Amino acid sequence: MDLFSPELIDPINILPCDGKAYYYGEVIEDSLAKAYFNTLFQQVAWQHDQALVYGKLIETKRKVAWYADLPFQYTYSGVTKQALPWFNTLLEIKALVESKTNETYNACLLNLYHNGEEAMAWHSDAEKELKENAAIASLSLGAERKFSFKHKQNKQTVDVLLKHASLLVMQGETQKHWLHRLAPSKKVTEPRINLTFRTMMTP
Ligand SMILES: O=C(O)CCC(=O)C(=O)O
Ligand SMILES: [Fe+2]
Repeated sequence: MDLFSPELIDPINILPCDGKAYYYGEVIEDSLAKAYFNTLFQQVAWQHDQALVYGKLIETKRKVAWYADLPFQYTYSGVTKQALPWFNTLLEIKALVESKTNETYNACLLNLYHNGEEAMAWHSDAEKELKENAAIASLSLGAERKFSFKHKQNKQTVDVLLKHASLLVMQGETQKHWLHRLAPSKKVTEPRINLTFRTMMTP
């Protein structure tokens, strides 16, 4: 069995207009995906995320880490972060995601949600450091969580359950026209790691 193609489904665009979001389903065989989860859980330099809210620095329960081809700085929610250099497991996952999506990426933002109470509010990934309309590839490991899109003008929503070992790729004008979020859920008690591979503008 090909460890990287357990399901072999054609990716499906789940957005009706104004952008493309391809859901590939499971792209990594379960035992390898679990091994990746454990390695990342232990080896990533997790830190609580910080944000400026009405001029006050707050910390989230959710943890984050940012890795990239050096040297990148990235500013979001009013706080500037410095990227760390890649390590082997991350490079392996990056290569897999690049081959699945036929794109290249030079940065990865990782999120660790300890349980369903930790989530991410409505936003779009359109910071000025990100290359406009470049693909953003999101790999999920661990607990299954609901991910939603909301159209900025007509407020239409689209939900997708992000399974363990699954891949979702946002492309084209998705960030311009749609918000997305990871919904909170009281039912989810297990942790989830999400990796979003991105393309930063070269400084
Ligand atoms: O955890 C997720 O699936 C979403 C993460 C996300 O939207 C982001 O990091 O910008
Ligand atoms: Fe996002």
